[in-house]
Amino acid sequence: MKNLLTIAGSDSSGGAGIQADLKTFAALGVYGMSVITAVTAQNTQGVERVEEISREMVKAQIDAVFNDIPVDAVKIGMVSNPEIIQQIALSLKDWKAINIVVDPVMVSKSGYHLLKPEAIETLKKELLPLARVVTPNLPEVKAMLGWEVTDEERMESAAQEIFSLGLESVLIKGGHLEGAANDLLFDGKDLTWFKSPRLNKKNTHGTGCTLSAAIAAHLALGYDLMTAVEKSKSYLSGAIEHSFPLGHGVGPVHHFYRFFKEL
Ligand SMILES: Nc1ncnc2c1ncn2[C@@H]1O[C@H](COP(=O)(O)OP(=O)(O)OP(=O)(O)O)[C@@H](O)[C@H]1O
Ligand SMILES: Cc1ncc(CO)c(N)n1
Repeated sequence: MKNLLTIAGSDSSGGAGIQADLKTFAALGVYGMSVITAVTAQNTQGVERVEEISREMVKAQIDAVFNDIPVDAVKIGMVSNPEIIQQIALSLKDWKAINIVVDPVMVSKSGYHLLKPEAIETLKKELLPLARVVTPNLPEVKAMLGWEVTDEERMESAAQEIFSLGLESVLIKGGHLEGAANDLLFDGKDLTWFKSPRLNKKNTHGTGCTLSAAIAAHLALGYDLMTAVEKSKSYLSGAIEHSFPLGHGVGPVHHFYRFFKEL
C-alpha cells in the first residue's frame, strides 16, 4: 500500500479540496492522509467564509504524520497565507518529502481568494521549487507571470517562463480556454501536450484538485511523470463524464465511477 498526504483546505460540500483529494486517493487504491490548512464554508454555489489554521497547528499535523508513517507522495492545494507556506516548505524539507505535487490554488470558481494575494511571491519562491510538478490553471499563470494566456501558443511560452522560476516541471491546465481541454507539460526539455476533448458538462467542481491528487497518487505508485499525468487526465475525464448534479450550483465530479455508476 502507498501512503499519500494531502496538505490543503477543507471544502464543506465535499467536491474540492481535502475531500476531493481523499476520494481520489481512495479511488486509485492508495491510503490517504490529510493536513488541513484552512476550513472553508463552501457549497456548490460558492465560498462563504474561510478560517485559516495556525502555522503551529499545520506544523503539528505534518510532524504527526511524518513521525509515524512513511509518506510516498504529497499533494499540496490551498495554502492560504505566507506563514503557512513557509511552514509547509520548512517541514517538507526537514522531513525530506518526495513526490510533491503543488496545485497553486488561488481563486475559487466562484471568485473567492483562497490564497492571500500577498502570498503569491512566497509561494513562488519557497514552495514551487520543492515540487516534482506544479499544476497552475490559466488565471494562476496570469497571477504568477503578470500576463494573460489566451491561446495554446502562449501556453507554450508561459510554461517555459514558469519553469524558469526554478521549477522541476510545470503542467499548465488548459481548462479555462475555449475548445479542447488540453494541458501542457514542460520539464525543461520537452513540451508535451496531453489532449482531451472538452466534455460538455456543467458539474466540474473539483477538477483541478482531483487532477493534482491523481498525479501524486500515480507518482507514488511508481509511474514516471508523463505516464502519471496521462493516467490522471484519463481518470479525470471519466470523473467529469460521470459528474452529477448536486445542490444548486456547480456539482462535483464522480470519483468512484470505475466502481459505481451512481452514488
Ligand atoms: N469540460 C471539460 N472537459 C474535459 N476536461 C476538462 C474540462 N474542464 C476542465 N478539464 C480538465 O480538468 C483539469 C482541471 O482544469 P482547470 O483548468 O479547470 O483547472 P482548475 O481551474 O484548477 O480547476 P478548479 O476549478 O477545480 O480549481 C484539466 O486537466 C483540464 O484540462
Ligand atoms: C478548499 C478548496 N480548495 C481548492 C478549491 C479549488 O478551487 C476549492 N474550491 N476549495
